Amino acid sequence: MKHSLPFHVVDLPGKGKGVIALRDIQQGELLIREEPLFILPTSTQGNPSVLINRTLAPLSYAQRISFFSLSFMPEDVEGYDAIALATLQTNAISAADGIGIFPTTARLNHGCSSAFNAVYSWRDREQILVVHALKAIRRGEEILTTYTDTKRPRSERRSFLQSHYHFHCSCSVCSLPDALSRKSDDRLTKMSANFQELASWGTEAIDGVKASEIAIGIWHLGEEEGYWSERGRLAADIVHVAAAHSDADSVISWGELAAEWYTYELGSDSDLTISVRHTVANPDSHPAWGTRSRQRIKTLTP
Ligand SMILES: C[S@@+](CC[C@H](N)C(=O)[O-])C[C@H]1O[C@@H](n2cnc3c(N)ncnc32)[C@H](O)[C@@H]1O
Repeated sequence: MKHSLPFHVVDLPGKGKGVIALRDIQQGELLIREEPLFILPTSTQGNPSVLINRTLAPLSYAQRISFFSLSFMPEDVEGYDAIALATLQTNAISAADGIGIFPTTARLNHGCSSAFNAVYSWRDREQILVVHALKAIRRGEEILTTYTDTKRPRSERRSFLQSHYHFHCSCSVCSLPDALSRKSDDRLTKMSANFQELASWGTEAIDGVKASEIAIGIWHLGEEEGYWSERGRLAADIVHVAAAHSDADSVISWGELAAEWYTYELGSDSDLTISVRHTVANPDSHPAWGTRSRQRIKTLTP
């Protein structure tokens, strides 16, 4: 049976092309599974145009058409080399040890914080990019991903997107009235600071209980903001903390959350989802088990 895509690519005023859902899409659905047209190393010495030309040379005619039909910014760039470079900069995605071009995923426009509803992830073992619906998406809605860490204030997000992608972001979060925008900025800045503090468990600057309290705080801020990305990793981090402090109940509780949110963001068949499911079934098999003093780690649902 032929599988038809749940979206189509259309022209969108002020955005070039974009991707619109053709039917209601469920949270966690696989939207795109795509091989790279090519992958380039991130750090290169010498002239980038030489490297791009060397990369494009072995591509078939159809593959080259696919690359050069992608959009590029700024629009007034002229000349083959400059257009190739701008096309790469506008569309490349981190993949493997470098950056890759994925022609279907490249049509996804950007949204900040609560505005993006799809997440892409590179699978090293399969050498493939997958895109999943982070949220349920209604028919007719635009499918948006995020180009950057948007846990920062609107002014910073906008200036990054302007300088790197040459557009002024007017997503639903950037378009909030000032008072609401300030509240959103406060939440996002706090989430970011809390993630940093959480990382200090690694150097024993905070204990496991404090780490779990911070994670619960981040979760609630994310709920208020509508920022659901990174929940799988957040929960998996507390699985690690709980295992280190030998708290099996907490490993299971956070592990079930991690499996659920990894499934939405990365797919039920991703390595991280499979690994955390294994930990839920065998808490003391976690490599960090018992490496810190015993503690009762807090859970999201008591
Ligand atoms: C990876 S491409 C996305 C697809 C592109 N719109 C197209 O026509 O192929 C990135 C470029 O799309 C445009 N873009 C992405 N998100 C946007 C947004 N939220 N608002 C306006 N333009 C956006 C910018 O020009 C950006 O440099």
